[in-house]
Amino acid sequence: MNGNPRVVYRILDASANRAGEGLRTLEEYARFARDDAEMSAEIKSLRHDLANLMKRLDRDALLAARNVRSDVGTTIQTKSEYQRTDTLDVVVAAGTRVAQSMRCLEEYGKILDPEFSKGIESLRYRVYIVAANIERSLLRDRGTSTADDQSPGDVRTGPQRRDLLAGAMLYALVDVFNTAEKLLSHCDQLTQSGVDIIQLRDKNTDDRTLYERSVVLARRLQSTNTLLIINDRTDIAIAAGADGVHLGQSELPIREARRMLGSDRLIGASTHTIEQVHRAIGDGADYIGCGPVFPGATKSFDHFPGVEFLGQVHSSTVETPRPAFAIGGINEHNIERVLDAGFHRIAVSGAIRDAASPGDAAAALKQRLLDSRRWRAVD
Ligand SMILES: Cc1ncc(COP(=O)(O)OP(=O)(O)O)c(N)n1
Ligand SMILES: Cc1nc(C(=O)O)sc1CCOP(=O)(O)O
Ligand SMILES: [Mg+2]
Repeated sequence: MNGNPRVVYRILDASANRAGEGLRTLEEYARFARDDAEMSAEIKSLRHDLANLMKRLDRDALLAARNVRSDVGTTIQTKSEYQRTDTLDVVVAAGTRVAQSMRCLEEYGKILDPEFSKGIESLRYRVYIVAANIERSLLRDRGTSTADDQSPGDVRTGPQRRDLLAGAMLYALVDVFNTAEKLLSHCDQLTQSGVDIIQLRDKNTDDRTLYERSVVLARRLQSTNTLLIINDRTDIAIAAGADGVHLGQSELPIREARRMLGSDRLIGASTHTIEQVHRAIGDGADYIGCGPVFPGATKSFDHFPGVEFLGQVHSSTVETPRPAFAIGGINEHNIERVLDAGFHRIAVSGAIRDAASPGDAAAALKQRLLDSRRWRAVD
């Protein structure tokens, strides 16, 4: 490690203290102002998980680096710092402080211990969800929240969705299943196996069923780091509080969908030619699907752009990088050809759906992607 390790330890020590204090502030509110046992327990768990992660670092080095006397921050004061009109202000300030401190821990932690940093990243997403839930409950109490007329799954903010998208590698397309329980059980397996994005895609169901499944799945995924995308239907994505919509070349134009969705939700676009890639990015797609790569059981095609198309996309989007997911017949037997083309994100349906154990199949694909990313030093 280059540079002065003492500085890194000092920053990590201060950030950890700030995060812990902010979490305690949130916990006191959840416990004493809301009597909310579940929320209190989650925040307490966050504090303990943070403390456990900090044990990965050299405690002595952290303490030796602490130097409050010469901390210029103790004398820099802003007017608003000492102004809090009510508990909402206190909670919002605490939530912001915790999220910012987590980000510092995550970024500077990469210098000392990447695994520490990954652990902090997971905590950070949990903080976003807890802080949003607390703030929304307060706004509801004040009667100023639009939360009641907001979609049931509206918990994540635009930046949080884009954060999750940026790190997404494994994207699973699922159908609505015969019952909501079966869908949720299947998706629980996928989220626990590391699936980063779930797309609800079903060409054989009615709007009402697609909406109802979308609502329950949006709620279930709120407490995970998995995004929910609805295939084709911008209206249902909004109504159900999903994280976004996926649009093919024959669906609503991206710009029109953006007008309806706003900038806080994600739009994915299917692409089969390099021209479509550039147009989708130009139209503001947040990510693209690129395929079909290989023949598969889910959807039939007359033409397969194949891995050559992936190579074209990889080399032509260096200047305008957008998360790009290879799709079409991808499985454990041909994924290496996708990785060799420069892709490290895949979208699959059959490889997980038709597996004896969908969870195991998803976990194996995710591990291949992670291993490849490590070996190929993808940024
Ligand atoms: C991630 C992802 N990529 C491509 C597609 C295909 O979308 P589309 O071309 O609209 O075809 P249908 O899925 O609607 O049959 C996708 N759904 N997801
Ligand atoms: C829905 C879809 N769209 C594709 C495209 O290339 O746009 S390929 C595809 C099928 C994806 O399922 P499987 O992983 O089972 O092949
Ligand atoms: Mg479509």
